[in-house]
Amino acid sequence: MADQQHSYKLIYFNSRGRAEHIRYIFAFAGIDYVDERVPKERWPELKKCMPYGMLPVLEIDGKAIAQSNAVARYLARQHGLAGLDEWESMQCDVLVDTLGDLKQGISQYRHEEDPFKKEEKKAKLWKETIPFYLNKFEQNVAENGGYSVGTTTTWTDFLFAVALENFEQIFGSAALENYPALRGLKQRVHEIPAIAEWLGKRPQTEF
Ligand SMILES: N[C@@H](CCC(=O)N[C@@H](CS)C(=O)NCC(=O)O)C(=O)O
Repeated sequence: MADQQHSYKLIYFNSRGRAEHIRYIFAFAGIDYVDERVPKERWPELKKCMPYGMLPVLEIDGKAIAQSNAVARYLARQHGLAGLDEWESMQCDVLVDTLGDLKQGISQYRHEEDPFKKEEKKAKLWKETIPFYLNKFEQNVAENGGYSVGTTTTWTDFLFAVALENFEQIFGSAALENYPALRGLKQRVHEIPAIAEWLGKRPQTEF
């Protein structure tokens, strides 16, 4: 473990969800933390104590900090995962927010209950939204030689690796067939020794 000055408790549900890229950062940086997974039945009570009534929350020396990407960005900056300069750090933020836009579209499709509207949303995703974003991401990663930003590993790579794993799980493993650079990015992240170790021991959850 790294020589660390703070104590960390990451509070989330028993899933990868919005916390997994933070767990990757902790693994990569060798930071010791408590990975607290709140059972659903405890949530209504605990919700009242959380800064904005949602998870994940990171407790840093007992102080509760909300918002997954604010937490990830903070940790990434401290551990050399936010690019080589302010420009790259901004590029990380641009990709994180853009990936968020795509994930929102996919989430709306997944949570649609009307079967007709669900099919409509799926068709639009596959015809327009997914190729629009993935082609741009693919080109960007190919130009950067396998990195989402610059020439070094960033927290954005971790967010992509997590999102692409979910993407293949939702749409099937052939879904990334036309995106070799994105598949390569995911594989490279998964092969980083500290991440591979985390993948081997993390709790198995649906998402
Ligand atoms: N923008 C927030 C969103 C957090 C969020 O939507 N959390 C969900 C789980 S992924 C949650 O806490 N749901 C339970 C609830 O709202 O009661 C973040 O990224 O941290």
